[in-house]
Amino acid sequence: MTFPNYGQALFKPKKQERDVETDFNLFYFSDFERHNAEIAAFHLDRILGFQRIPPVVGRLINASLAAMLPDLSLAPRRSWRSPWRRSYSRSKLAQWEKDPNFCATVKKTPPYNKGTRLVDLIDMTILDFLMSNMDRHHYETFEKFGNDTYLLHLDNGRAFGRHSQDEPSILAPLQQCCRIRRSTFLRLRLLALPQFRLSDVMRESLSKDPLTSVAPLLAQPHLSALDRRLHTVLQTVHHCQESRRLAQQRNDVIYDDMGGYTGFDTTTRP
Ligand SMILES: Nc1ncnc2c1ncn2[C@@H]1O[C@H](COP(=O)(O)OP(=O)(O)OP(=O)(O)O)[C@@H](O)[C@H]1O
Ligand SMILES: [Mn+2]
Repeated sequence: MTFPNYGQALFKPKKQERDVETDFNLFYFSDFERHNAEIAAFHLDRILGFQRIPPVVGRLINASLAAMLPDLSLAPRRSWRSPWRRSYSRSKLAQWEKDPNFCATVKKTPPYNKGTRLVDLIDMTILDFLMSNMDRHHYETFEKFGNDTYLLHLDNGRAFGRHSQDEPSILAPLQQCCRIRRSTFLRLRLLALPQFRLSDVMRESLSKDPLTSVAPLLAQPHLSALDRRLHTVLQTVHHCQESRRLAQQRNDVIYDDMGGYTGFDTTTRP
């Protein structure tokens, strides 16, 4: 959408009511894009401390407007295929679904073999699991920064489709690689405490969107699902640490991106 002052925004209209749940039998690729999912994803990404989704706001026309990134001629972007992308065929499994050691291969493959790319991808996985987004076949980065950069979490319209069920396969990168940024882990633990409960922080954050005056951006069952899924993420990290400990393997589950900062206790009690 282009405005009279030449500003632009990415518009997604409202296509379904907020209390509609995606039919379990629907092939995920045919799911609707949801305007409230784009808004809620932006708030969740901020609450998780990632800040990797361009601002998205609701408007009284019942749609989401995403701040437009700089034009591609000014800031070219690179699109990357996710190693954990889903097979787009009902009968064929993807490599990561067949090979339990899939992550060992990814860890050796550029750009995942260096820097923070793998833990960045796992951050994105956690965001997607919490909001149950199965539509992350690709992600983008700004070309200018090469491989040493963050991932843009664009296109969240298929998130928040189901609240009564979780989709464990979205967490496969965390489960298979057993690695998580320490900053992410600490943030998740904070959001599991009663005084900072993720669903409460999300409700409060979303109440600042203009569309809240029409209806809450996320219905309560979707908010409750966030708390349940957060618990699953923390359990997954806990299992990773336990299995490393039992196998007496090097415990490299927590990727310390905080320079050994000791302000917090780093045990993994979920
Ligand atoms: N905030 C943004 N600013 C600029 N470009 C964007 C922004 N968000 C997404 N895009 C670009 O626009 C393209 C389409 O966006 P998006 O995927 O959200 O729409 P869509 O209708 O879901 O399309 P698709 O069916 O291809 O997934 C993306 O591939 C991305 O490169
Ligand atoms: Mn899309």
